[in-house]
Amino acid sequence: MSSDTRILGIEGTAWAASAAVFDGATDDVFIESDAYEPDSGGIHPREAAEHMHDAIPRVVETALEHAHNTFDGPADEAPIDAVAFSQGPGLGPCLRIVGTAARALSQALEVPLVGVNHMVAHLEIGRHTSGFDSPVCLNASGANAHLLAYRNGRYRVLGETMDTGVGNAIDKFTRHVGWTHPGGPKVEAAAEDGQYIDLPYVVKGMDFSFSGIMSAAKQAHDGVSASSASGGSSDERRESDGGTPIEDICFSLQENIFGMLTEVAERALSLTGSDELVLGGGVGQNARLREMLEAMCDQRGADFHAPEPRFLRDNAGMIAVLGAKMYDAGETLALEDSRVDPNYRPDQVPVVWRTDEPELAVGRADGETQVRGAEALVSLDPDAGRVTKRRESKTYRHPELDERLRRERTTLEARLTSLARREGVPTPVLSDVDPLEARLELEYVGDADLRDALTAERVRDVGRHLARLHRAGFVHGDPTTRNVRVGRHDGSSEERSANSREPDPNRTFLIDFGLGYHTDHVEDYAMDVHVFDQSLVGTADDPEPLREAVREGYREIGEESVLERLRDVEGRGRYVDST
Ligand SMILES: C[C@@H](O)[C@H](NC(=O)OP(=O)(O)OC[C@H]1O[C@@H](n2cnc3c(N)ncnc32)[C@H](O)[C@@H]1O)C(=O)O
Ligand SMILES: Nc1ncnc2c1ncn2[C@@H]1O[C@H](COP(=O)(O)OP(=O)(O)OP(=O)(O)O)[C@@H](O)[C@H]1O
Ligand SMILES: [Fe+2]
Repeated sequence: MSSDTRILGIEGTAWAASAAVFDGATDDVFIESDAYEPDSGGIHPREAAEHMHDAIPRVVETALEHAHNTFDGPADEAPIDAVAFSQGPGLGPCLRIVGTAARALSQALEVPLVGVNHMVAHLEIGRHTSGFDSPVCLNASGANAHLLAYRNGRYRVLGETMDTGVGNAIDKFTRHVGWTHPGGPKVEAAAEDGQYIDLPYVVKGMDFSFSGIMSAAKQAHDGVSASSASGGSSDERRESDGGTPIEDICFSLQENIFGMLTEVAERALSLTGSDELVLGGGVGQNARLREMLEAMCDQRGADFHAPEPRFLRDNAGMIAVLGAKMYDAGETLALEDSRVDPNYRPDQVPVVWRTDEPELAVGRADGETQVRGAEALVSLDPDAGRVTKRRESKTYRHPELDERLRRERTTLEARLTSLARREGVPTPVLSDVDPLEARLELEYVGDADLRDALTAERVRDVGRHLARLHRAGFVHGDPTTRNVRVGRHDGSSEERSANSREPDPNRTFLIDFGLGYHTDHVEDYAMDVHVFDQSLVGTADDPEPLREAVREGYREIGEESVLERLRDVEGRGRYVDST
């Protein structure tokens, strides 16, 4: 869709005081920005707000001048159709200054206001510049990190950080070693001379967390002598007794953190059936992250797009571009609804500007004998009742990390698949394991993936299964609607005759235990249910009754305290400020 709409956008959620003019007729985006650069430490909300106070009027004036200069309409008409502004998420004091400026400008020019969600803008700019129809989006910014996909009128959060945003995690590390804000580019530069060291790697379904790896990185650094913590510019490798060179830490941080982001992006592609990925957010300026995402997409035959850097870091261009789409769809704001929201979630936004576009088609064709999951190539032989699963080497991952993950996960999958079965949870019988080749041979189970056969009754059954695993002291780690098989098909004929009754068509089997682990933490159990929840949100049109059904099933067997903790978990991963 193209239009002649002209929008002035204003951005100022944290560090970038920015104004832009988008011209729908020419697709031209003019951006004027003024960055806040803290003298020391991270972003101070009060200082950032002072910066907005000074800089917003200046950048708006420059943008407005550009709007006048490029306007060929009547002299008594406003040179733009509307003023769009970042309504959230972001730092409250900064957002309020932006809101006030936007309201004043819309009143002075007598044009409407459009309130834009900053995170949706990070996503939409990539969709706009790529021309992709329905991509999965990885937002890798300072205060956030999440995967979004469009479904049924909303951008659904398929996965997100369980603690800090990815940029903030990196910035906290660089602050710890005494480097100035922002740390991302400095880590990227230092990583060029680094070698791989082992650091934690944590993904849970499509969620992930950075706290473990960041504290390990700080500890590794603290083993380094004080003289070596001076900066990232020196060429000599700085090492002391038992210490780790900062270059190696930076290199490995990038390999693991971006490896995690790339892995969850691949999971999201696999789960939604999409073959398009766009990147958004300031960390997207990192060349290694882009390289990994590109390699991952190449390997699975998907298309990848990253907007140019001026559209990745915070900027008002993306606010103006999305503002135009919203304006064209009639999404303007009354003054009384123009309040800013520091915790504005992307999935709160009704996506009214995309009604004509197709939703993702999912499902496996009948008779297919090879399936590409997010991790593995799976060869299916339903007639022989057998499946061969091989975790492929990922070209985007560092070879050491790649080997470690494939071996560990294969071993775990074998062990936990059998253990679950002993706990009364239907799983495929294992006939062979080869950890070195990352290969498993399993019984073929079910007639369909739960994703393609969702009912409340089946989902309730999964709730019971998860509770059984948790009661036995371990988690599945990746319970998605693609990791549950449904139906009668059960290769183990001995068991069938032993039970001497027809298998239940609603029977559900859990597969793919590679991300599972032993734990007695309520938090881990709650996360397990949360991961399943998010996959329901990503694959069902009306997820609410299904989410309720999981809880009902869980309650029959599991502990109420897990469901209580789940409510806590759901409240997290929200906007965390950068101080
Ligand atoms: C809510 C909003 O205020 C916030 N914006 C934000 O965080 O600014 P953004 O421009 O998207 O990202 C800034 C982050 O991006 C990181 N960054 C910049 N260049 C980088 C690079 N080359 N490698 C890694 N990180 C980089 C910085 O270290 C910083 O943490 C957000 O979108 O989460
Ligand atoms: N034992 C099995 N019986 C029947 N189908 C299976 C079996 N194992 C796997 N499949 C099919 O293959 C698909 C991918 O398998 P699996 O989830 O184990 O691979 P993966 O690469 O780990 O996938 P992902 O990481 O995307 O969940 C499943 O969604 C399912 O359709
Ligand atoms: Fe941002």
